Amino acid sequence: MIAINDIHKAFNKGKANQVNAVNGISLKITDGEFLVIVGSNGSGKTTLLNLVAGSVLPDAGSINIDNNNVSKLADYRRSQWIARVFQSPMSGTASDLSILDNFRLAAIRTKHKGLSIGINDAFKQEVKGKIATLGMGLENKIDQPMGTLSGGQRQALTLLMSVMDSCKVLLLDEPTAALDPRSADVVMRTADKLIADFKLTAILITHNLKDAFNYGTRVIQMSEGLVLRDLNNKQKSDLKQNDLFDWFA
Ligand SMILES: Nc1ncnc2c1ncn2[C@@H]1O[C@H](COP(=O)(O)OP(=O)(O)OP(=O)(O)O)[C@@H](O)[C@H]1O
Repeated sequence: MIAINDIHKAFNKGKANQVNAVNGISLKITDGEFLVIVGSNGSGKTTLLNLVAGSVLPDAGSINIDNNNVSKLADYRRSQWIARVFQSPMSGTASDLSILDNFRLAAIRTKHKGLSIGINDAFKQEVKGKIATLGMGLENKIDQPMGTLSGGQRQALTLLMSVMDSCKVLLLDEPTAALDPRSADVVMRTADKLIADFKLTAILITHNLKDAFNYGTRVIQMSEGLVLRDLNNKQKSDLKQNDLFDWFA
């Protein structure tokens, strides 16, 4: 459970150009929930995600993850709970290293779910098996440098690496924004499958209203640093796709 309690974050505090990016938000995100956040540019979505991740610290309010008050913890100290995938496929992996070596690094960095650490053939076979579940044929390219892959392939592998961590929470900040529609589709389906398989609690920020409609078990709309709408799974499944577009009319 992620419990966000009356969280506030302002930038340029006390100056003429002060922005109240997050303006008193309270949310409880239960285990296994897949929350989608939509909202206009500048409505505070990324700041809220940064507050959960710890890359931005709040001015007031608190954030608890599994009853641990993490409000003042830096992001690297929250990584035991949280994995994050960014917009750019270039983030999170080393371009010059092979796919296999990227998995080795990831396995050394943290304790991976269902993946032993090693340089032997058994490790290689394990990685191949995990990658095969993506259905992209990348298991035959594990000696290829990461930098030679397409953005979509790379983003799918980044997702896989991050969720194999011991994390319980996956933060997705517009993970498909830089991808063509077909790759974006593969990455979203991969994310959805991995969230279900690893029973993760997930938060997705997206400007793609089709994705907001198709994925997730709850959707919120942010506006001016506040939550304007908050729909549970039942209310979300009763939505028609056009309803989401109408929110922005
Ligand atoms: N580091 C910062 N310094 C100053 N202002 C900031 C900073 N980060 C965010 N802001 C401001 O806070 C407000 C909310 O920004 P945020 O990035 O959270 O919005 P967003 O909803 O994610 O927008 P977008 O959809 O464009 O990514 C904006 O007005 C933004 O300019």
